[in-house]
Amino acid sequence: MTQQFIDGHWVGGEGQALTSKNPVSQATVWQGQAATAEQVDVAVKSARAAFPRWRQLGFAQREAIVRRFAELLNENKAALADAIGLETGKPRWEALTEVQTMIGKVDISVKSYHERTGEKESTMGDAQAVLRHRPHGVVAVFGPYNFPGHLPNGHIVPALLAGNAVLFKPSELAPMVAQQTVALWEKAGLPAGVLQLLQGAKDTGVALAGHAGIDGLFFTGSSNTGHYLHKQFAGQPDKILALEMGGNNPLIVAQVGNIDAAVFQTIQSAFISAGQRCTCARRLIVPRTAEGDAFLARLVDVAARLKVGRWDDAEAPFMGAVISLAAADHLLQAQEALFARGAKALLPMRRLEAGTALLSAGIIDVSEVSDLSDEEHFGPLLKVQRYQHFEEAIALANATRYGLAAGLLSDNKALYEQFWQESRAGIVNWNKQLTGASSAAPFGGVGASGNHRASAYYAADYCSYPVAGLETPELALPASLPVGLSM
Ligand SMILES: NC(=O)C1=CN([C@@H]2O[C@H](COP(=O)(O)OP(=O)(O)OC[C@H]3O[C@@H](n4cnc5c(N)ncnc54)[C@H](O)[C@@H]3O)[C@@H](O)[C@H]2O)C=CC1
Ligand SMILES: O=C(O)CCC(=O)N[C@@H](CCC(=O)O)C(=O)O
Repeated sequence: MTQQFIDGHWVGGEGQALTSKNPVSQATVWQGQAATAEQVDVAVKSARAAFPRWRQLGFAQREAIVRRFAELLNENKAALADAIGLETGKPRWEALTEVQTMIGKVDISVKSYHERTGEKESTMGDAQAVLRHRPHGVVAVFGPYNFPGHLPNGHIVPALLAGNAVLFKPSELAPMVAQQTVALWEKAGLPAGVLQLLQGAKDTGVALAGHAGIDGLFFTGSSNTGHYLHKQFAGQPDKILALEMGGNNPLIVAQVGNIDAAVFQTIQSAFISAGQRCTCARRLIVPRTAEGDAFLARLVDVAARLKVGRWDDAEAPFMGAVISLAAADHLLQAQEALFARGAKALLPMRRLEAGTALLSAGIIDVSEVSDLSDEEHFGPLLKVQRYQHFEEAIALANATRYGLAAGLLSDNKALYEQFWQESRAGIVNWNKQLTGASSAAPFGGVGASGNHRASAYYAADYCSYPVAGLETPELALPASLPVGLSM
């Protein structure tokens, strides 16, 4: 069994058994064993040894290898998309867009490396003021399951370009995608030890995050895990921690003329990827008016007809299954708990086939739930909150500890200006879906959604540190000496 990539070799894990299953058929797609703390230790030491050579190689040579990886992704697009579809249940069309986004990440990261962390020089008196950036050293990357290729890639590509050695701990729910991706990195010619793959669940993550030999950790995942890591890193100001976490994202509807357009943007916000995007709209804030009723009726009508299916169905579905039976059970239980506390079903989320993680789109009105918990339900469940006045809508939107994405659907520009001023989120959209954030823009949230280390275009910022200097080749006395100093 060769699922770990340690020190340039594919080796078996020596820890707990790990299995990854297709979320619909429940067929095993990957089997292996987790990396133990001892294997993590070997990998960290190997990365430490590899780091100085990788840093000294220079940007141009690192860029050439990263660009070769992009070529290999392109050549293996169909195979990697199939792995994503098979392992996560994501429809093939969407898995292909994920691989395309991974390819696009390379150009964007090269541009951002130069723009955000490039070199600058200016004359300062008889010397040159210089600004350069240096890599941190050895960094860990933890990935989530919802974009098992693209999201870890969003940390790995800029980290490698900047000259770091990387230890990648993928989601235990998508080990096959990680393995195939790292095999392409190996083929691209990365020197041994520069990128290592440590498969495993929480125990492997704990061992890696707590290892004294790492200089930082770049995390994309749930807010709970991110908060846990933040506590674990407390008191270590020498280490860099970048946290991209979840959200409880609000989408307000106010004064819309084109109801179908508003319904389209809402569907794209709430149900794309079966609701498994951190940017998905979780709460839909709708006026208590006849216009609000008409909008909701149309939304329910369209959502009820969304095609849900297997990743490789000949007639492509809009959305696939959620990641696992456990995730589907959890979502259905969460919906039941909300019904028990007064939520009303507008379109109840249902399991479409027994024994599978295929869920239909759900829309429930939670306006009368008194102590609505501020929880991210990571699936196709949209909660509706009705409001009387726009101020109330903004207050509802901001009533969350998270702050990832927020949006307004409205024809009224003044309302948007007010919303933009008062909303608290790292992504604020007007008449556009909340999902599908651009890799060419910074990506991150405030509050419980992140720790002010935005990713995507700004990922370069956390992959290196600035070094400012004053330099001159000539060691000479200044033209005039300071007052009180004679030589
Ligand atoms: N803001 C963002 O950019 C994004 C955030 N997410 C969030 O990710 C979540 C879904 O992904 P999941 O895979 O469920 O996240 P998760 O937090 O369960 O897992 C993420 C990674 O952390 C590891 N891990 C879990 N517990 C750990 C611990 N105690 N110590 C060390 N490592 C640990 C996991 O094995 C995995 O590799 C959602 O909450 C979603 O909102 C997902 C995509 C993007
Ligand atoms: O990371 C990037 O390059 C851009 C941000 C991005 O891809 N966002 C996607 C994924 C959201 C998620 O991670 O769940 C989006 O906004 O749809």
